[in-house]
Amino acid sequence: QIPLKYGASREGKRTDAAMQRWRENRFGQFIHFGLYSLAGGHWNGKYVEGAAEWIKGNARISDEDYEALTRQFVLPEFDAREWARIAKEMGVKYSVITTKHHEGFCLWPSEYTDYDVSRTPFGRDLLKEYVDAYTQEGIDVYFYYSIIDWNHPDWRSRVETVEDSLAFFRYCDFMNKQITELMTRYPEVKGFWFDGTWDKSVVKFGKITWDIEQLMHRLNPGIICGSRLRVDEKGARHFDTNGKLMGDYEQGWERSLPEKAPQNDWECVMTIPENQWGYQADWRGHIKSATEIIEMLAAATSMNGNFVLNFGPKGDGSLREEEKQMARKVGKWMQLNGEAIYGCVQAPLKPQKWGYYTRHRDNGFVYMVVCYQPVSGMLKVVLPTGSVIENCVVLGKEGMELKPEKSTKNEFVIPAPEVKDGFPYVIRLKLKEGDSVGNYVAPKV
Ligand SMILES: Cc1ccc([C@@H]2N[C@@H](C)[C@@H](O)[C@H]2O)cc1
Repeated sequence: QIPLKYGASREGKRTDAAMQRWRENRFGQFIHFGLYSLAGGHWNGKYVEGAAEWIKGNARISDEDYEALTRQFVLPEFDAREWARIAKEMGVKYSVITTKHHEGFCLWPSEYTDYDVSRTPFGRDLLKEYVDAYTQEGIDVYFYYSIIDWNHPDWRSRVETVEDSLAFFRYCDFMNKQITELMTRYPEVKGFWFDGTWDKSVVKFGKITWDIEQLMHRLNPGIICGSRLRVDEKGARHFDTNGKLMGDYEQGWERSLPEKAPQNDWECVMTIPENQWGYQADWRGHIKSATEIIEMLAAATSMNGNFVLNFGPKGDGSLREEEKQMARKVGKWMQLNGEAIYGCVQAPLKPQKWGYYTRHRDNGFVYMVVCYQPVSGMLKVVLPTGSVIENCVVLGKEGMELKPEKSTKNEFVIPAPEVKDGFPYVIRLKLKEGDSVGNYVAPKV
């Protein structure tokens, strides 16, 4: 352990109510919306390779031509209440919106730049409308904020000269003012999702990220912030030089899931296409189905993690058809099976090949989210010795009780129900272990 001044400011999982709520939410939505949404991954009528929200660099667009997009920012179809209604229908409990992506354009009328909605024909405080609409639907709001800012004259990706450092520290002052502005104008915000902390300038001056963390906690002690913000004074990111997680959860799971449950709280953010966050009119490659998304959500829950699905609204402010379809299908599944996700954690049972176990924090049930139907038609369940399956039903088909058969001293097989709708199904187990029924706490396996 080497002494650090700007390493992890806290150790171990947070136990306060705000963080507990973040955990119980489990399922979230990401919204990537900005000037890049107007381009839709195309420039001069041509498809542009790469992530659509990076089109400025990918298509080598000049500052002047890119800035002209502000004049097209009209959003005739924008209705935050429609976005919120669809998020509610999908069953998300929180939503993260790009208040400012790397392009530097702000979705709120900032006092510290005019590169924001107030300079567009749309002209309204989009962020306020989003916060109000989602809060109305009971969905917690979180703000994505990019440290990288391609528009701001003082942003530096590296600091090599005195002039660079003067500019960079002016930029840090600008950032602190914007973060303060976001937390005071929109006090409903539950947390921040920082991005763009990999450049040499931030890695060299890790203390600026410590300062941001301190600033946020002074303004709202319950604020939640992932590990991607943080760099310690030795340049270590996410985990400080002593290997301690910085921030409240592991924020490194971008378009990927861990193989096994991390020790810390963690969150995966996922795109529907292979790698498009901002609106790309022409999705190419594999487009994930609702079934695949549900599998990932169940996998994340089974490993004590959160899962956030990205939407990239169109340049007119509407949501694309594929995303509305996704919301409908996933939402229908969540209506029936959400009790296996919301408020659930890893079940301390031996993982099986048919899918994922989850355990509800309070109701004592164990859930089997069956994603991979066995050809044998038999679902294997291994329980701690002496356990008894007292009740075993399929969610949505509670009347149809399944009959587990004991196959060895602590192994059961459950005849798999015939389910042909192309979605995972959930079996709810009520386990009796020795003398405690219901709030079953399996011993460590
Ligand atoms: C290499 C890389 C840089 C930035 C990103 C940003 N993080 C995601 C959450 C999106 O905002 C993407 O633009 C992704 C990959």
